[in-house]
Amino acid sequence: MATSIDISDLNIYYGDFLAVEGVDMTIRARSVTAFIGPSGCGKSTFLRSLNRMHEVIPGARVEGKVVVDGQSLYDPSIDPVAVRRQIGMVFQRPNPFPTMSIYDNVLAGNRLNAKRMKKSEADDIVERSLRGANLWTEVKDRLGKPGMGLSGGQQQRLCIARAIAVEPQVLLMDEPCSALDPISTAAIEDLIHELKSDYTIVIVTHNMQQAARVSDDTGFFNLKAAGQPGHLVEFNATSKVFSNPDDPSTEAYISGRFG
Ligand SMILES: Nc1ncnc2c1ncn2[C@@H]1O[C@H](COP(=O)(O)OP(=O)(O)OP(=O)(O)O)[C@@H](O)[C@H]1O
Repeated sequence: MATSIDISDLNIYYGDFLAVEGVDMTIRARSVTAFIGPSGCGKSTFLRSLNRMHEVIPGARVEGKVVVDGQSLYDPSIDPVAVRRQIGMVFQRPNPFPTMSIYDNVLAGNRLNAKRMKKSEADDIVERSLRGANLWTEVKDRLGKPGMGLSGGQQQRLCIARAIAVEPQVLLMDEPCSALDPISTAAIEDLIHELKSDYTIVIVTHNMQQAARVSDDTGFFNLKAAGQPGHLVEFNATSKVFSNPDDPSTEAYISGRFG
């Protein structure tokens, strides 16, 4: 199910503004890839270009190629809605649907797909997804209660359950722990570790220790100068990036000398 992503010569624009320039990278299947770099260097923009979420902003566009499972995502024949189903996303702030129960939150994506489901099939998806997100035992006795009644960390795991309920190939996570306390953060990090046996995971994080803990590969993005586009400085195994990076600016960033 999981798949690699090949990105070549990708330029990402907001109108006339070139936000990210010339990215080449291969994201490996069944691995965790982290993007790090100073604020404004284009990590989130790049992440959103991987499931065609970038273009929902008026005037936003890309040049170059993103190939998933042999399919070029930006080919005119490709339906962006189908891409977003195949490549799910988890955001910085947990965003369960406030009026829906835990049960209905998990199924929200499946129901958008407009397939009618038997109750037993829906029950199975809810249990499998909540187990997959390490939330089942905490919520199994209150599935009919509102998702908003959960703690922040539980809400984020509910959002991960919702994302995996549609059986995507890739999970994109944009600073998924930045609104969480250390215990909830540890729970999400453990979960990321477990999920990578089934999914290709890409995570943006400001937390260097988190990148070092959870990822197999790390991409360091930077700006050449203020107002210049962001670019990928270095993409390597995480162990190398954090012990013996190729580029002096990577070393400076991870040792806290800028950013
Ligand atoms: N909706 C938008 N319209 C125009 N420009 C935008 C938009 N969103 C982001 N940008 C610009 O694109 C550049 C990259 O922003 P992006 O949010 O991707 O960086 P980032 O590395 O994720 O930053 P942070 O770490 O602060 O979240 C910045 O110059 C930003 O101002």
